[in-house]
Amino acid sequence: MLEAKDITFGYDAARPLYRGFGLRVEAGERVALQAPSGFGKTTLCRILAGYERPAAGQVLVDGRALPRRGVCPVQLIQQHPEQAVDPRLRMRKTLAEVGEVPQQLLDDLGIREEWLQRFPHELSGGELQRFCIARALATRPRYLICDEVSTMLDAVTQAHIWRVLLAYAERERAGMLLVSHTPALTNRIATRTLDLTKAACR
Ligand SMILES: Nc1ncnc2c1ncn2[C@@H]1O[C@H](COP(=O)(O)OP(=O)(O)OP(=O)(O)O)[C@@H](O)[C@H]1O
Repeated sequence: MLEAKDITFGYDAARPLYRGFGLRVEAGERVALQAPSGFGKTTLCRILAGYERPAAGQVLVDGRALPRRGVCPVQLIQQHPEQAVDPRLRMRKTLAEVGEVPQQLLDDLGIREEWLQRFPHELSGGELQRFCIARALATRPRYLICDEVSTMLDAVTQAHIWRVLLAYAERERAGMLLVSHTPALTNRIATRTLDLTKAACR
């Protein structure tokens, strides 16, 4: 189980976004996180994946704190893939950050061999997002945090990416927390919805 326990966090300590907040995501569950713009959804995604350290509280996977080093069992896929990669690295090297990435995974995501030689700015947003997903899934995460991962993409790419993410979650019984402003998408994907405005005290 992925658990956020008694989380207090604020960019400005005097005005926390959440106080003593908690959530649980079971293996195999897909939880849609809902709240108005600016409430703190992306911030919570970052906390759950260990990118931000809460002022108080803990993020636990099966009762254990997230590792400070090495591969994290909670992988975040972000809305803006260009912010998730080193612009100075060719895509082959970006993928190599997590070791060997299975060819099958690259094929499933439709990543072309010729793209591996390119730099991030030489790819479209959808192509780059496929690399970010490949890099995340290659680590075989127990939990996936999908923060508006397909918002900027056309319908075909969006469907393709979600097919791969859902297939992974089902095959590995991975838990998922997703943020999306498209109700049709969350209705189709989520097994449960969490309203952050009701769950988080400010
Ligand atoms: N690095 C930062 N430093 C200071 N304030 C920040 C930082 N990142 C986000 N914020 C602020 O924290 C609040 C929550 O932001 P966050 O991006 O988590 O909201 P959100 O619910 O994901 O919004 P949206 O739906 O618009 O993407 C906002 O008021 C935002 O301006």
